[in-house]
Amino acid sequence: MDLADLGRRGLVLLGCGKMGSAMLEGWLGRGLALSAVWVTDPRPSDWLKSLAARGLHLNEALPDEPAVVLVAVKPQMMSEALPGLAALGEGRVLFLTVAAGTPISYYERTLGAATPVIRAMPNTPAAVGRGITALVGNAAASEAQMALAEDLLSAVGQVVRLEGEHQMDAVTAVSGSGPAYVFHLIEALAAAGEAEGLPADLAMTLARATVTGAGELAHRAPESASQLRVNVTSPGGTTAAALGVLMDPESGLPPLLRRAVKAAADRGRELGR
Ligand SMILES: NC(=O)C1=CN([C@@H]2O[C@H](COP(=O)(O)OP(=O)(O)OC[C@H]3O[C@@H](n4cnc5c(N)ncnc54)[C@H](OP(=O)(O)O)[C@@H]3O)[C@@H](O)[C@H]2O)C=CC1
Ligand SMILES: O=C(O)[C@@H]1CCC=N1
Repeated sequence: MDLADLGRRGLVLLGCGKMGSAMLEGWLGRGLALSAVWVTDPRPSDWLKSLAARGLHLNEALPDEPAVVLVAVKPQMMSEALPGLAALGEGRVLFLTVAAGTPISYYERTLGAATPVIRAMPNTPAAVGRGITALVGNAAASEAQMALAEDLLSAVGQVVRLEGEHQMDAVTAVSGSGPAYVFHLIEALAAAGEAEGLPADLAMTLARATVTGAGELAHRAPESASQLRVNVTSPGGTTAAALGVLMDPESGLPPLLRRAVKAAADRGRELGR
């Protein structure tokens, strides 16, 4: 990541809760100076307060022309939080927003149509450099600004560019919300282990290590996810018995996830109205 421009002009975070903090943690880990970061958040966490004691600007007046404003408030708070930054619109300041649902047109209306806006959908594994972020920019966002956003976000994981904003609600439902589905898988697997007679702490240790280990294998191995599944499945064995339940086209995981992902995408569309 080229931190020079950010270091000179500053990075502003509007809202720094779970997602803003996950990204900030990743950037600080990659060498971004605390003195280059301005955070505006009405109830900052103890972590942010401890960073402020070491040089981060917390709820202070903002620089005149920061390189990037990262908008990480909830969509429901947007109309309260964003208008206060209208003075930074229509200029050289890039607005990078991670809010689910809120369309680019909303930022253009609030900040001015000539404001460079990039809408991004990251996820919380950004905190450990293993996020994935999808991006789409408006007409005012230059290729250099798209590249800057890509640089910034690739410091905390993979980055993909979207064909258009119409893909964003589906992306949100798959990778933005997706880590929660995986964490719930850990909970559900541990609960199932308990139901089979294991002590709770052992069941949780097994479930957590299994999901993270399988995730790491899927990350590193050249094989497809299907092949990795086949590699676990001895013919006529235990895995095949479980997959008979999980892969049932009527009652298994595919129709369940289809419903879950649709519910998330529908909610994204609703938040955008
Ligand atoms: N969490 C995730 O995994 C992901 C979240 N997102 C998006 O990121 C955004 C933030 O989500 P998340 O981090 O989960 O939510 P959080 O509630 O944890 O963070 C939002 C932060 O903004 C603060 N805030 C509220 N009002 C204002 C204001 N007027 N000015 C500045 N800050 C304000 C909140 O303070 P307070 O708590 O006191 O209200 C809070 O600290 C959302 O738009 C969400 O769609 C995108 C991808 C993944
Ligand atoms: O739950 C949400 O609305 C946000 C967007 C994606 C993940 N968290």
